[in-house]
Amino acid sequence: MSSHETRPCVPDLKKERLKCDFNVEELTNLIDGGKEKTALRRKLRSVISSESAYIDPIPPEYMSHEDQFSNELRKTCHTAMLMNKQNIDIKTLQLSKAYIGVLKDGDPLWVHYHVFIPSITGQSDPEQQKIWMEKIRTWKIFGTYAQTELGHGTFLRGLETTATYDRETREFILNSPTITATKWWPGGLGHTVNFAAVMAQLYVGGKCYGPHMFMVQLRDENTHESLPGVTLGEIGPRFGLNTNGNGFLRFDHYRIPRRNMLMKHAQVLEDGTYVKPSHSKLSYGTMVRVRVGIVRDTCIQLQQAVTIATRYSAVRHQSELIPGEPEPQILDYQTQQFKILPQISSVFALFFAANSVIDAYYSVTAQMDLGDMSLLPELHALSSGLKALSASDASRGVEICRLSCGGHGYLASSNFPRLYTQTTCAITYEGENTVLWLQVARYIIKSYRSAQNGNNLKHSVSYLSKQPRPVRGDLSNNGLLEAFKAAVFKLVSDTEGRIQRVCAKGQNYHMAWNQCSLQLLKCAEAHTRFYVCEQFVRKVEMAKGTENVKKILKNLCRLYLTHHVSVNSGDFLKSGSLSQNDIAVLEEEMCSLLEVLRPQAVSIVDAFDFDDGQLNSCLGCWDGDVYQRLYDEALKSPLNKTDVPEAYYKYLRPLMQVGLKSSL
Ligand SMILES: CCCCCCCCCC/C=C\CCCCCCC/C=C/C(=O)SCCNC(=O)CCNC(=O)[C@H](O)C(C)(C)COP(=O)(O)OP(=O)(O)OC[C@H]1O[C@@H](n2cnc3c(N)ncnc32)[C@H](O)[C@@H]1OP(=O)(O)O
Ligand SMILES: Cc1cc2nc3c(=O)[nH]c(=O)nc-3n(C[C@H](O)[C@H](O)[C@H](O)COP(=O)(O)OP(=O)(O)OC[C@H]3O[C@@H](n4cnc5c(N)ncnc54)[C@H](O)[C@@H]3O)c2cc1C
Repeated sequence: MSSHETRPCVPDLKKERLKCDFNVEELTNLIDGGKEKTALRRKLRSVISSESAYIDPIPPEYMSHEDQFSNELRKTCHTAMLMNKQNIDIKTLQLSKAYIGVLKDGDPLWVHYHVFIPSITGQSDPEQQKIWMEKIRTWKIFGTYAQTELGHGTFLRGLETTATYDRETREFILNSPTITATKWWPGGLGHTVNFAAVMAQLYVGGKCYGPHMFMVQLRDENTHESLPGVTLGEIGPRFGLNTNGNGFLRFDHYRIPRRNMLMKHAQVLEDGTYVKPSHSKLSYGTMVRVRVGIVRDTCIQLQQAVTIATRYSAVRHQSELIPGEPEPQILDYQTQQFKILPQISSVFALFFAANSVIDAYYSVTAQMDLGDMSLLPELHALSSGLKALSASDASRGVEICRLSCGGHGYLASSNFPRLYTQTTCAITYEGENTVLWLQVARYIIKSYRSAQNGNNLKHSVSYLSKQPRPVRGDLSNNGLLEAFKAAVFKLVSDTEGRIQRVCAKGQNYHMAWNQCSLQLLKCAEAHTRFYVCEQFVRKVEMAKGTENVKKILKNLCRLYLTHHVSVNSGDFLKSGSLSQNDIAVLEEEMCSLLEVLRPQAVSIVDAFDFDDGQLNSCLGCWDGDVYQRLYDEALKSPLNKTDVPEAYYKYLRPLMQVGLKSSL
C-alpha cells in the first residue's frame, strides 16, 4: 500500500482509497523504474521540499513580468548552488519528477542544461569540448540554442544568419542581414545566458554549405553586458512559460575565431577547405535528442493533470443520477469516466513509448559513434512521430481534464492553465507537429516504395512489406495489433496510390505531395499510434509483479486499444480488418472497462506520487479539502486587501455620480 495511506483525507477520498485492490507502492516503483529509483526520487524531493528558498513570496500570478522572471532566476540559481553542495548532478534533478513544482512558469536555464550542453557534447570535437565544458562546469558559461529566426523556425535551409569564413584572419563573421534574420525564441537568450550555440549558414569562398553550428560569446563574462556587434533582448509576454527568458539576437558583422565552429562532424580548415560530415543531417542531432525527451516530459505533465481531475471528480458531487437520491460523486457518471480514464491509460501508453524511444536513442547513437548511420532515418521518424503524438495527446488530455472539472478547472488555482500552456507549446517547439508528421510520412512512403521494389525494411516499418491479413474476429490484443497493421497498410497504400494518380495527371511530385498531405498526416499518426499500442501490449506482457498490478496494467492497455480503435473505427472498417460487429463489441468492452477501472482510479493516480506542493492545485490536493482551499486562495487576491478598491473611487464612483441622462 502507498506510504501516504494513513494521512487524513475527506471521507470521499478515504472511501476511494479503501477500494484499492492493488499495491500502490508497487505501481509507483514500476513508473519510477524500480524501488531504488523511487527511493532516490523521494530523497531528492525531501531535499527540495525542505528549502525555504523555493517558497514564492506571493503567488507568481500577482507579480509583474519582471518580478516573475527574477523570482524564477533566483530559484534556478539557488538550485545550482544547492546541488553543488549536495554533490548531485543538476541535470538529473531537473529531469526527475522531484523537481516538479519548484519553477512555476519556466526555467531561464532549462535550455542551457538540456539543449545547449547536449549541443556542445554532441557537436564539438574533443579538444573544443575540453575547453568549453570546463567553463560550463565552473559556471563561467551559460548558453542557449539559437536556431529559430523571426522569418524561419521550421525550414532550416531558409535561415538567414550568415557565418562567412575570413581566411586572412581565420575568423567567421556572423551577420544578420535582414530583420527576418533576427534570432527569436531561444530560452534564456533575453537576459540570462552569456553564450549561444548559433545555427548559421556557412559561407566559405563565396559558397554556401548550409546550416552549421557556432559557439558564440554574447555577453561579457564579468559585467554581463552585451558585446559590441551583438544586440540582445527579451521577446515579451507569451501564452505561457513567461519566465523562460525567451530572447532575440542580432549580429552586426561580429567576428569569432575559426575554432568556434562546432567541428565534431564538419570542419573548415585554416585554408578554407570544407570537410563535410558523414551524414548531412548530423548537425540536427540535438533536436532528435530533445524530441525523445519531450515524450517523457509530456507524459509527466499528463500525470499531473489526471491526478488533479481524478481526485476532484471523487470529491465533487453534482446533480442526481437516480431521482431523489443524494448527489453522486461526478466520477460515477459514465461520461466523466470517459473523460478521465482514457487519459490515465494514455499516461501509461506514453510512459512505455518514452522508455522504448529513449532506449532506441541510446542504441542508435552508440552505433553512430562507431560510424554506422544506417539507423538514423528510422530514429528521426520515430522520435518525430512520438514527439508529435505525445505533445498533441498530452495537451488534448490536459484540456479534457480541465474541462472535466467544470468552472473550478478554469481558475489559476486549479493549476490547469499553467499545465496546459506548458504542454501545448510542445506541439510547436522542437519541430512544429504537422511538419514532423510530414517527416514521418516521408519515411513511411519511402519505406513502402522500397518494399514494393523488393527491399527489406527496418523493424518499425517492416509490416509495410506486404498486405497484413488479420484473422477475422480475433479481438485479442495481438488480433487488434494485426488489425492496426492492416488499417495503416491500407492508409499508406491508398495514399501512395493517390500521389501516383495525381502525378499521372501531370502534376509534379511536390505539388502532388501537398495535395495528399491530409492523408499523409493520417498515415503518420496511424503508424505512430500503432507503434505506441504495440509497445504498450508488449511491455505489459513482460511486466513483472503481483497479479493485481498486472491486472490494472492489462485493463489500462485494453482501454487504450479499444478507445483508439473506436476513435478511428472508419480506418479499420475501410481496411476490412474489423467488422461493424467487431467495433460494436469493442466499444461495449470499452464501456465495461470504464466501470472496472473506476474504483481503482484514485489509487492509480496516487501511484504517480506527486505531493501537494508539486500539483499546486486546490482541486488535486491529497486530502480533498477542495472548497476551503479554493476560498483561502481567493483571499490572496490583492483586490481583496481592501473592501473598496481604489479603482472604484477613480472610475466607478464618478460614473455613478453623473447618472444616466437618457432613458434607454
Ligand atoms: C535522450 C533522453 C534525454 C533527453 C533529455 C531532454 C529532455 C527534454 C524534455 C523537454 C521538456 C520540457 C521543456 C520545457 C522548456 C522549454 C524549452 C523549449 C526548447 C525548445 C527548443 C527549440 O525549439 S530549438 C528549435 C527546434 N527547431 C526545429 O525543430 C526545426 C524543425 N525543422 C527541422 O527539423 C527540419 O528542417 C525539417 C525536419 C523540417 C526538414 O529539414 P530540411 O533541411 O528541409 O530537410 P528535408 O529536405 O525536408 O529532408 C532532407 C532529409 O533529411 C531528413 N532529416 C531531416 N531532419 C533530420 C534529422 N533531424 N535527422 C535525420 N534526418 C533528418 C529528412 O527526413 C530527409 O530525408 P530523406 O531521406 O531525404 O527523405
Ligand atoms: C515556448 C517555445 C520555446 C522555444 N524555444 C526555442 C529555443 O530555445 N531555440 C530555438 O531556436 N527555437 C525555439 N523555439 C522556436 C520553435 O522551435 C519554433 O517556433 C518551431 O520550430 C516552429 O517554427 P515556426 O515558429 O517558424 O513555425 P512555422 O513553421 O512558421 O509554422 C506556422 C504554420 O505553418 C505550417 N508549416 C510550416 N512549414 C510547413 C510545411 N513544410 N508543410 C506544411 N505546413 C507547414 C505549420 O504546420 C504551422 O501550422 C521555441 C518556441 C516556443 C513556442
